[in-house]
Amino acid sequence: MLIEVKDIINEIKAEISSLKEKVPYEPKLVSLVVEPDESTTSYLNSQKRNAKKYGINLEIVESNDLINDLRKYNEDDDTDAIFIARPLKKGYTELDIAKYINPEKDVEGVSLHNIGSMFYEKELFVPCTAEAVVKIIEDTTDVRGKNIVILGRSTTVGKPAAIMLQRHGRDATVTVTHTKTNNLKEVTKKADILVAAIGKANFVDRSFVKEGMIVIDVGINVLNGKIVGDVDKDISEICKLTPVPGGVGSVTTAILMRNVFRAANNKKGDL
Ligand SMILES: NC(=O)C1=CN([C@@H]2O[C@H](COP(=O)(O)OP(=O)(O)OC[C@H]3O[C@@H](n4cnc5c(N)ncnc54)[C@H](OP(=O)(O)O)[C@@H]3O)[C@@H](O)[C@H]2O)C=CC1
Ligand SMILES: Nc1nc(=O)c2c([nH]1)NC[C@@H]1CN(c3ccc(C(=O)N[C@@H](CCC(=O)O)C(=O)O)cc3)C=[N+]21
Repeated sequence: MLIEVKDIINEIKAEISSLKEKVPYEPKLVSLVVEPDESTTSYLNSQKRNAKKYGINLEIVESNDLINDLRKYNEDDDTDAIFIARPLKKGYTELDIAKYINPEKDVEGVSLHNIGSMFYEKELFVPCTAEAVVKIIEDTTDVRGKNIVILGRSTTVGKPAAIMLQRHGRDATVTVTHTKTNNLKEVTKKADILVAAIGKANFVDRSFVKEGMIVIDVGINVLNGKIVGDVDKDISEICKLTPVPGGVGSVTTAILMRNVFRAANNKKGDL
């Protein structure tokens, strides 16, 4: 069975509409791109479509000098929000971004300030995909006490999702797996909820799951020109599965758009 995300997107749309009333201009999002892969291109397409839909002034910048560009847009009063696409080029680390990006414009919640705040259970801006995963799980089932296994430990998905799901008030029991995890399938089959965020097309098949499991497919892979997830669609015959496209990705983009309006509204408060 496929998990529907339209209610979640409608909730996010409603918040954007109320924020739009307080932000009397088209907020500006700068998306810095260093080394676009196919999934980044897919995200930028989604950002373009949604920026037009919600009335956001999106500028996509191919950046050859990331730190200087960050400094420039950090200080540019007309820029309300900054997004830096991963993967990064060699020579740059995610820690560089975390240190240099202005936390008030950090609409993906990757700065030391916002990540640190999330760690202490105060969620300001948090990585949009991690928030999308949490929202979908909370909309699908009661999280408290559930065994959640996350495939992947990246800084924008696996790691933040794990921290957010075990936070007081959500109270899941979280296992994070990666390429060095032993007996992966034994671990995944113990889950009530499985989150796949590894970047390997159709990697998760029936041998990883058991009947009735909730499976959140974060993967965005291009296979023979089509977008597919990390999970084989067939498992929707025995599990509840988020679709790709039309699942986590569409919620992620809506959250990013909402965060742009939040950043503009917060800034207005400074005026
Ligand atoms: N839908 C959306 O909104 C978004 C989708 N994505 C997609 O999600 C996927 C993951 O992206 P991202 O989080 O950036 O991932 P990264 O490529 O940064 O990291 C992949 C993670 O998966 C782990 N991994 C890889 N292979 C295996 C395996 N066989 N078993 C267990 N773990 C494995 C890696 O382990 P190790 O650490 O040991 O290398 C690593 O932690 C990609 O397809 C990406 O396009 C990403 C962001 C948002
Ligand atoms: N710092 C950073 N953060 C990210 O979150 C990030 C990133 N870098 N690099 C690339 C990946 C990939 N990613 C996608 C998010 C949404 C869609 C999305 O909206 N997909 C639509 C389909 C889009 C289409 O049709 O092209 C859907 O799934 O319904 C796609 C891809 C975020 N990423």
